[in-house]
Amino acid sequence: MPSHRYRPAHERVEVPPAERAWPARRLTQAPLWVPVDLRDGNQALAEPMDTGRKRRMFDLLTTMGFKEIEVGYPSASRLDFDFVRHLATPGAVPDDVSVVVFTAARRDLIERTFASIEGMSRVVVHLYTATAPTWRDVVLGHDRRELRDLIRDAAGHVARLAGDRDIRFQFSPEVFNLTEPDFVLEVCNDLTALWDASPDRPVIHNLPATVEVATPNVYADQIEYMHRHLDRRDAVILSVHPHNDRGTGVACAELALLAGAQRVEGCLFGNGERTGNVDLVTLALNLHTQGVDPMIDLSDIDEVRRVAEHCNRLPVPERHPYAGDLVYTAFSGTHQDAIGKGLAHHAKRAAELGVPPELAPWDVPYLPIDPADVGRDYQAVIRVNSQSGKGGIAYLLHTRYGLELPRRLQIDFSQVVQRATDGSGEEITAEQLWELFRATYVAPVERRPLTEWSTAETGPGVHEFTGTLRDGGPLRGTGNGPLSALTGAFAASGLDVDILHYAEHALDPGQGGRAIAYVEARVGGATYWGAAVDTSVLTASVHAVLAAVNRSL
Ligand SMILES: CC(=O)SCCNC(=O)CCNC(=O)[C@H](O)C(C)(C)COP(=O)(O)OP(=O)(O)OC[C@H]1O[C@@H](n2cnc3c(N)ncnc32)[C@H](O)[C@@H]1OP(=O)(O)O
Ligand SMILES: CC(C)C(=O)C(=O)O
Repeated sequence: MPSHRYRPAHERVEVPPAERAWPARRLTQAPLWVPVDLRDGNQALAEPMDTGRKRRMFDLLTTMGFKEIEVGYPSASRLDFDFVRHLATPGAVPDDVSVVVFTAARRDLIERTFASIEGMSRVVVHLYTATAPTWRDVVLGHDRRELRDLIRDAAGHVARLAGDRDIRFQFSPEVFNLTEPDFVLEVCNDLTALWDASPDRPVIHNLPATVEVATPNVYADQIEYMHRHLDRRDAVILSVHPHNDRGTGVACAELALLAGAQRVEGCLFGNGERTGNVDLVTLALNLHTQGVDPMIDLSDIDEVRRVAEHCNRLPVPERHPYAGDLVYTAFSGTHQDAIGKGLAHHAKRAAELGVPPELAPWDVPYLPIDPADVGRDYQAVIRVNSQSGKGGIAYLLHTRYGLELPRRLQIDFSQVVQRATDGSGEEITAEQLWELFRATYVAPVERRPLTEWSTAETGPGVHEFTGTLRDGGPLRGTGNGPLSALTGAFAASGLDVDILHYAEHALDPGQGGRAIAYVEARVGGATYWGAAVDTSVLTASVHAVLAAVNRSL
């Protein structure tokens, strides 16, 4: 790897003098959110959204509760222009939502942008220019003074075209994170003055990490410096726009908020240029996990995901935080065991507090949030494969079929499952587990069934069992209960059967429902489990003993 070709961040990024309060701060409220899916997200798609998909994304964003939405780069394409014109039609934008339109600092593009918003109210015009040295030298061909003049000229043009309309202004020094801090201050302060920002008509200064190049603490220092030094701070909304080139876009946004940022631009599920814009879904749900209302509705995360996947034509990966198919699922044995115990403890605690489980405080191992908060059920929480243990297996059989396997039967059955999954290498579903359980512990009763049988209490505490085993002849014995009479009958026929453990419970609630009996029996020196289901508890018990005995054959 030719690593020597790259310079470390501390040589590329001019970090301002450290005045650092952010490490000790806490996030206590949601920022202003601005989804840029229809602009930054859209410009990064191989097939940009058509009008139908744009409208669907816009509707999703308003339904989720976003109040400021960047809707496009209207001077870039006919499609973007027409979409903004569509939003200009009466009723197309909810009354409490502002739209943001994006433009480069070029007079012709600015004029086209204003043509697109003709007749609209509650609009933000967002002007941008790259300001970092490499962009100045290599891309734009302007020194600092020329670029500052160019930006002032463009901003003045924006102000003239806006006149006294209900339009707010936003400026982004693109690649802020690689720009000299004093130059950013010069340029931003120029515009604060030129646009005559005031607390009731603030300007938005949006400071992007256009390409993420350093650890998130560096971005936080840069943001805190701006927060402390921007002119008319109460007339400025300090916004951030992280990208995710180092995979730390979310961390950058969170630390920037600690450092004084008030507004965050990003995309759903982190779509956007290259590795994406910062992911607003993760940011919002990270706040949720801290007990802070994110002010965004993610209660049906799968619907949000479906619409985003449809509009972007990009899948959300299985491991995506909060939204991926696998993120509430445990395959590994010890995790399953802990989750199963945690969920049972949660249900008990909710009952003690007298509140529904979905309102009780959440503290379940391995699950940072209750999947129900985002509209997921518990079906996928535990899935079984060769990495799983008894806890997960028992959990699935319990939640799907109501079985309450005794602990030693859990251990016995997990070895059966292990052999099956080791053999196939595949996941095993709850249905397949039940089938395997039935075949292993219940079905053996059929190998040598009782063709007829009865028990009777022949005296106080004396029970008699009589029956006929197919291919096994008659059985007759006595004991102090029906099952000990049955083992007595086996003893009389020459087979030692000891019942080591017995358990039964109702399977279907209500009268006349089925019961399941579990029996652990020592037969001829070895131990076998059997189980049986019947509407009669006695029949289930007798069949469970017989199943265990037959397994020994
Ligand atoms: C970080 C970001 O996301 S910034 C947003 C990027 N988004 C997009 O580019 C999507 C939409 N863009 C477009 O459709 C086109 O690029 C247009 C319509 C805006 C401009 O198209 P063109 O005039 O053909 O120029 P082109 O696409 O080649 O862009 C390069 C030109 O823009 C100039 N430019 C780049 N940034 C800016 C800026 N902020 N302000 C003014 N000019 C700029 C470059 O210097 C270059 O000019 P040059 O041709 O004189 O050297
Ligand atoms: C210009 C801004 C807002 C941007 O999209 C970026 O820098 O990534």
